[in-house]
Amino acid sequence: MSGAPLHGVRVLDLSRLLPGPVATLHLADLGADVIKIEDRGAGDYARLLGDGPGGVSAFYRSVNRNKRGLRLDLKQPQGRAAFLRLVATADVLVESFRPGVSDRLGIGYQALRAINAKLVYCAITGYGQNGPLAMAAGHDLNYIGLAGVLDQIGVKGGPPAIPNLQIGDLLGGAMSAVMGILAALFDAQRTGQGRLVDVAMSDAVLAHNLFPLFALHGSAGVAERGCDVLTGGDPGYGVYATADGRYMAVAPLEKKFWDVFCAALQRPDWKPLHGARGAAAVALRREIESLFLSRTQADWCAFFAAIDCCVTPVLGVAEALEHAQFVAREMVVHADGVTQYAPPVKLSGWVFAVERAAPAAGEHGEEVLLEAGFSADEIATLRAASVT
Ligand SMILES: CC(C)(COP(=O)(O)OP(=O)(O)OC[C@H]1O[C@@H](n2cnc3c(N)ncnc32)[C@H](O)[C@@H]1OP(=O)(O)O)[C@@H](O)C(=O)NCCC(=O)NCCSC(=O)C(=O)O
Repeated sequence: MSGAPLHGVRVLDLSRLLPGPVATLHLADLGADVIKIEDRGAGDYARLLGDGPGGVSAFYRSVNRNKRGLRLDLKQPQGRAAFLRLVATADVLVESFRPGVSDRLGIGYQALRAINAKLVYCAITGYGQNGPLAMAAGHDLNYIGLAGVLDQIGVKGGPPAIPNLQIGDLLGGAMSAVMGILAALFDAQRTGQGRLVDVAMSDAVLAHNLFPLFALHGSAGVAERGCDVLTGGDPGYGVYATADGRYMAVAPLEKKFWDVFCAALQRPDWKPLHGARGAAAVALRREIESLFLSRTQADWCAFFAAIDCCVTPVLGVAEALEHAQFVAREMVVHADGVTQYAPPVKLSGWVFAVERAAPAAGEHGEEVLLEAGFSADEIATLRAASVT
């Protein structure tokens, strides 16, 4: 990958499911040499078998592109020994086991640090390495529920709504892991010392639950679900149905955009209602609702196309990929037989590419071990013992 910013960074990836593999996807896309290490049993490759070409799911193919694959049974002493040799060649290790699992395997941070002081060791968990829930199993819904985030999602009077985007796993877990890893890598270059990066998905979502957290100490307190300015309490920030059963995202939040919105709709009487609350907000919302129901989504898109007041369509997934904006940003990538998406950042001097299809489990085992200095005989011995 020419100009890839993480070229030369080697990552050993023991992580599974979603958060860790997406964190290492970002590192791999940015040019790091990510080696996905699966156990001999139901690794991600086997777990995520599915609907794509060759039976491997589009999910597995997208999330593991640009990585290499190695199988290693870490429960066998030879497997652990081989892994420790690889650690000596690595810059970063990512795992997403419960606390204590890697120590039981003999590959915990302290053990690896003794081999490679510069190693950045990132452990992604639901609740972190300490605290009463540290050992508990969990998924995204548990993390956002516990952190006070889920309680705020949904409409007034309704139950908490499950977001379709895994806020804890991806924005909390994967992105925080990337942040911690890059910070520790930067520091390791200066000091020669790596760090343990302890990412708890529940911490990460709690830390970003900013509006409710700030409101907690304000005079008004935390708003009821669906009633805060950005959760449905402000008619100038809401989702409105259209004549064809679609929706528009209407967000002229600031006064200047609200004024443009009102002028475009020829409703000067709405102008003084900017930021309306209570009964005035309810009445205004009803008026906006009935206005938006008078035209189709396509009509409203055409109407607002040249008006700069933060009104856009609510699109389906497939429609979003075809929207001129994302086409212009080259966010859609067709590779390895599936539709994929580009990384969330673009850096000058680097053009993202899918250089490698996602590996089959262990696909690059021999290549990776040879590079790390294993002889052909050693690799044959590991194979014979079903370690790799
Ligand atoms: C997801 C989990 C609940 C799954 O729990 P478990 O299936 O019980 O896995 P554990 O992590 O506890 O243990 C992993 C076991 O695999 C073994 N193991 C792992 N790698 C290897 C290799 N290479 N060789 C041999 N054995 C291995 C390891 O020794 C452990 O076995 P033993 O030593 O014998 O125990 C947990 O991993 C976890 O809490 N992880 C952190 C948070 C997380 O990732 N949450 C899911 C987010 S994704 C999500 O929300 C979603 O997809 O939905």
